[in-house]
This record gives sequence, structure tokens and C-alpha cells, in this order.
Amino acid sequence: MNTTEVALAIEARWVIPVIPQGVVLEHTTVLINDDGSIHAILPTAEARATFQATRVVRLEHHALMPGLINLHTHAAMTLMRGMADDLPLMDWLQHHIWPAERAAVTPRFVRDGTLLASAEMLAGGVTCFNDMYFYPDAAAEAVVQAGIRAHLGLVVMDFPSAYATDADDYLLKGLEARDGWRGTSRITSSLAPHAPYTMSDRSFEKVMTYAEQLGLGIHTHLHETRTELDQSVAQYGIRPIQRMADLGILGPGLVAAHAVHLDEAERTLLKEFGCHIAHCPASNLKLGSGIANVPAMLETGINVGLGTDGAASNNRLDMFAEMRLAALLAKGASEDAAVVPATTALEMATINGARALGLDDKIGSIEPGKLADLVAIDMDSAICNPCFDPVSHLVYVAGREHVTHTWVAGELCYQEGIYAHVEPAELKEITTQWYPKLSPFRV
Ligand SMILES: CSC[C@H]1O[C@@H](n2cnc3c(O)ncnc32)[C@H](O)[C@@H]1O
Ligand SMILES: [Zn+2]
Repeated sequence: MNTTEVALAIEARWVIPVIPQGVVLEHTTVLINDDGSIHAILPTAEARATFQATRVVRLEHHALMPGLINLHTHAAMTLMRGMADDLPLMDWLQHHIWPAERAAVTPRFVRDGTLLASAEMLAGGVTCFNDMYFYPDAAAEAVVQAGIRAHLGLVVMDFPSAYATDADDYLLKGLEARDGWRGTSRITSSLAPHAPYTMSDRSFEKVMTYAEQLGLGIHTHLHETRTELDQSVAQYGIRPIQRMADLGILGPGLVAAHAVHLDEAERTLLKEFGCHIAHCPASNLKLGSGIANVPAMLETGINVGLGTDGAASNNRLDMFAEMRLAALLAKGASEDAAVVPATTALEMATINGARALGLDDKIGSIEPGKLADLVAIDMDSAICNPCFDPVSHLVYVAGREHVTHTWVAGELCYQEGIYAHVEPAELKEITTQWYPKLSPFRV
């Protein structure tokens, strides 16, 4: 019998494609083309009979799922992990993080911190992250080195920083940075106005003009704390979402990070405009911001993805932890065990994130034609046996420590403690170098 050639065949005990919804395939092989796209998904016996793969990976006890998509990060903040804990958002930002950022953030800081974050995320099954930080060109350098995929926000705010002076300067620098990574297939961009409380109406209007002209999405913090809402009412007479609506910011390109405090009318508005929410359960809890009403968001029909936020407020970039927390918090807060089942939590961490970034034609599920951004999880550990339902185990039992392989566009970027493009010694050197520079800001 004639066989067709493919670059890679991954044979897995279970394949969880995410689309179609709720499907779990057993003894299945994902066949991958030379260009990193998925060729076909077939029962392993059939794949072996029909295809000749240059490389075969046999995962007898593993689940293979789409790479996790971290929908809200500040990757470089890994260098500030644990520097200022147990503080509410505004105190944390104004008295600790922003002073440290003014003093320490340089292109090198962002490159180093983003490399550290990329390594942590690849080892935890994350293949794509939606970032917002200063010097995105330096972040891009680290992303390219690590081999991960990133949607880099071109940050804008009205406050001067080491990076830029005012909104025009942020926009100029961001757009210049974007020119530098055009043609880099694993990097895409958005405009990232920081938050309603750091942006004037005029600056938001400028962001909107560029977003429309360049076809870019918008990534912003929105309705994160009650303080943010109270300040907005005091200054503008309206809550931030209404202000965003009046400024024309709401739309299908908007990813609103946090959205902890929403009333029913605001949820309806976000749904009607097709906005997306990056739910960040761990960061919301650690900063004492509150518990987002995810069941109500989903009930309204809003697309909700999951994010870690930065490592300085989480303090992990662990999407397995976020999936579990999202499911448990929703049940506990609503007193309804049926809300956010494991399947939904997994969708939030994969296909919903892809939809929010406008990348769902390429990533977020295991489907022919999509890119092979894939993660293998060892399900043979004692705590994963017996396994009645691998999706249940992925959300409620397994952790990032069970991730064995992470592929981005068919490239094996991480396998069992070894990175394709990052040396552990380099990561150690980075943390050793930055620690003394950040120590003076420690609480
Ligand atoms: C201008 S780059 C991004 C900016 O955001 C800050 N930041 C980190 N975490 C949060 C958060 O939860 N809410 C608001 N702002 C946050 C970060 O320190 C940078 O200054
Ligand atoms: Zn954030």
C-alpha cells in the first residue's frame, strides 16, 4: 500500500481536540506537515497504515491537547515575582511596582524577564501569551529565542516612564517596534492602552484611530477593582465601561482584562459589542480585587478566556492553576456545582483565548489546517489513575508538572525539562543579575 509522507506523527493515548466540543479521541495520531500545520487526525492504526512520518513520538499514557493560551500577561514581571505581596492593586502599583519599573525597566530587563516567563510558560503547556509591557521590541527578541507564540501589546498611557514620555510617544515607539517583527510568524500585535485610570479620553481616541487604520485589536485592564469604578464615577460621572462605550472603544477587537465588577447592563453591553474578557482568577484573588461572575458572563454569551496576569501579582504563570481556580471559584461563588465544568474551563484556556486574539483560524484547537501548537500531559502518574475522563483530570487533578512536551507550530520547544532554545544556565544568570537591582524595592 502507498503511504503519504508527513513531518511528524504524534501518537497519543488520548487526543482532546477541544473542537468538536466535548470530544475525547482514544489511541489517536495527530499528523503534522513540514510547515507546522496539522495534516490529519486519525485513529493510530489507520495513521500507521496510511502515513510515513519523518519523526514519530509515541505517547502511550499521555493526553494531547491544544497549547494553552494565556490571555493576559506582563511577561517581563517575572523579575519582580514576590517583590511586593499582600497589597491591594493601587497601593501595589503606585507605591511599589511603578517606582521599581521607573528605576529598573530597560530593554534588557524586558528581554530577560520575558525569556524567563517564556520558559516558565512553555514548561507549563502555554504556547501563546497575550502580553502588555514596556519595550515590546525587547519582549519580541525573547519570544523569538524561546520559540513561543505571543500577541504583543503596544502599550499606551498618559504617564511618562523610562520607555516613553506621553501617549504619542508610546504609540510611535510601539508602531516602530511592530515594524521590526513583521514577518515573524509567531508574533502578532495589539494596541494596549493600560487602563481607564491612566488614559485620557483624547489618548483613547488616538488609540482607536490607529486600531481602525491598522486593523489591530485592543488589550486593556477594565473594571478590575471597586476603586477604579469609584474614581471613574468621581472624575467622569460614569463607570469605565460606559466611558469606553462613549469613546467607541467597545467592539469585537477588545480584550478586557479582569472585568471583576460588572453589572447586568455592562455584561449585556460587552456581549452586544462582541468584546472578550480575560478572566484572571488568581491575580484577582491575590490583589483582593474580588471574584468575577464568570457564570453570568458565559450565560450572557460573552467570550471568556483565561490569563495569569504578571508574575508579580499571581505569582505563577500557571494556566493549569487558572483553569482549576476558574472552575472552582465559579461553583463556590454561585453555589452551583454545575457551572464552569471541566470542558468549559479547558475551552476558556484554549479556543476562547484564540477567539479573543482573532487567531482562532490558526490556533486554539486540534483541527486539520490549524497550526500544531500542542501539549502532552503524562497521565500515568499515581494521582491521574484511574482515569475515567481525561478532561476532568486535566482541570481538577493534573498540574503543569505533568506537562512533558510542548510544540509550537510543530516545533518541539520543550521536552521533560529541556528547552530547544533556552539554556537553564542563562535563566539562572538572569535571575542572579537582576535580584540585587530589584531588592531595594522589596516590601
Ligand atoms: C504599561 S505596561 C503594563 C503596566 O501594567 C502594570 N500592571 C501589572 N499588573 C497590573 C494589574 O493587575 N492591573 C493594572 N496594572 C497592572 C504593570 O506594572 C505595568 O506598569
Ligand atoms: Zn494586568
